[in-house]
Amino acid sequence: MTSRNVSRFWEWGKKIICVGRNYADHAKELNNAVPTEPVLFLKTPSAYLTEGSPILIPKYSNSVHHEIELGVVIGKGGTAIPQSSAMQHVAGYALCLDMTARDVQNDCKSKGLPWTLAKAFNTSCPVSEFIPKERIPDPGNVTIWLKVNDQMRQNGCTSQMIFSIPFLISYISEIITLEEWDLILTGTPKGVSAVQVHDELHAGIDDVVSMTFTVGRL
Ligand SMILES: O=C([O-])CC(=O)C(=O)O
Ligand SMILES: [Mg+2]
Repeated sequence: MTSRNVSRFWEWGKKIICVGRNYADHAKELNNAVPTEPVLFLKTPSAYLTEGSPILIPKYSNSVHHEIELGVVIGKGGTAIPQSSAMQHVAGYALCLDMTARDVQNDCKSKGLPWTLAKAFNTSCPVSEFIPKERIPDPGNVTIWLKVNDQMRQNGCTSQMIFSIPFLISYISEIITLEEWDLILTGTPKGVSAVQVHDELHAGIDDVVSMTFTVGRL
């Protein structure tokens, strides 16, 4: 760990590695097969957004969906990290939104193109404050929830993940070396839906953390 303050991980972070279809109920609601290996894609650090600034729907999309996810902040880098020591590489967590231009993603899927425009646009990764590891003793068994304008839309338990956090750290680090401050988004449970300009998104992890974002348009 360097002397930089991990509580501002989004300022130093290099990679945002996202896992897709890690909850069977969400894979099914979008008519996707339940995966037998993790589905990975990337966002860039320019996607980070912290509370106080609005999520901006890009000009090229008419259907940006919320996806509430548990984020894992890496504290110690490594390559081919064994599952048995994977949790030693975790500094803590953040509640995250994987904002997704669903119309663009559907178009990319039908053309066999990558998801970058759908997933990595500016403001597509709103994050909560940093949550030190000690505050979530069992990250494989917490509830993540999201309300839009006070209506509950997503409410899932991380115990429903198909691939566990230690497995994901090990799997990803075989392919992509993990570095301090990298963030792993672990996938979303069911209930995704489109947001509208002026919506208020309020989300939390049990009683550990909550965050609020509003929606605007570019
Ligand atoms: O776009 C998708 O549905 C894949 C994904 O990110 C997720 O499952 O969290
Ligand atoms: Mg996602």
